[in-house]
Amino acid sequence: MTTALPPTIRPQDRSFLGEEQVAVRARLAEEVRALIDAVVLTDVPDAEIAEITGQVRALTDRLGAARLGAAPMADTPIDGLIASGMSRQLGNPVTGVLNPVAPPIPFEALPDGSVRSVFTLDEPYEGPPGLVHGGISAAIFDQVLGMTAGMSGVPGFTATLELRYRRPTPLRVPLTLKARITRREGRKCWADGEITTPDGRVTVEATAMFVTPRHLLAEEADEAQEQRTS
Ligand SMILES: CCCCCCCCCCCCCC(=O)SCCNC(=O)CCNC(=O)[C@H](O)C(C)(C)COP(=O)(O)OP(=O)(O)OC[C@H]1O[C@@H](n2cnc3c(N)ncnc32)[C@H](O)[C@@H]1OP(=O)(O)O
Repeated sequence: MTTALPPTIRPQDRSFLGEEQVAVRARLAEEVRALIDAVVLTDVPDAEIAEITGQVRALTDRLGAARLGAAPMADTPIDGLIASGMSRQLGNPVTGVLNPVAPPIPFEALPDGSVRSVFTLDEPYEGPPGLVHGGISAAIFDQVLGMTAGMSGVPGFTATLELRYRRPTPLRVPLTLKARITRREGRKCWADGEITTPDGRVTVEATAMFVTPRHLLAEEADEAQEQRTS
């Protein structure tokens, strides 16, 4: 029986962008990221804000004149991210270079199989005053630990994610997230990691378990069968 995912979520049904297309759109996303920061922090007069609001609406209409049905993928892995399917997911809210909501978080695979990610978060990611929002830390761990699991050969969905917030995580300083696989068992994979400040203090620790969904394995088996019979 075919257990195919809806077309909009199957990577093979997405639009794939070449390097230059990604670069052009990534520059747009970078500007919009700066715009988000400016919107959060602006103190220009209200009349000017009202005028700018109209201009932003007009830009939204121009961009929306031609729309894809789902976020595109990159033809090739993005610099600074590992060569996994997710590294090419351009609209991802944590790593997606085309998503202005994404910081975006880079991802570096180390020779020992662990990963490292160095990033700085500013005002749009604020939770308690001057500090990183706990849900933002959770999203970053979810993605980075998930990619670490994928890199180890067990790509999957998050089944569990537990965080321990040891100390407040500051905005506007370079943070380092390190992650590693601790256990693998069939289609289940466990990873853990921690975020540290430049002085080496751990602010958040996380442990997660990822499961390769049964329906994805079934879909892969269906595709292999189709290839054999065609
Ligand atoms: C592959 C695609 C992605 C590739 C990209 C790589 C990069 C990724 C980056 C990702 C970053 C972002 C990531 C995101 O944001 S992922 C988005 C957030 N997560 C989800 O939406 C997941 C929703 N849940 C499901 O889809 C299914 O329940 C899953 C797929 C998890 C399992 O449904 P499936 O029908 O396939 O499996 P099964 O029921 O036969 O169970 C199998 C085994 O697993 C054990 N179990 C299951 N659930 C739990 C649980 N909650 N706690 C403890 N254990 C659990 C279960 O007991 C059994 O163990 P055992 O009895 O065999 O011992």
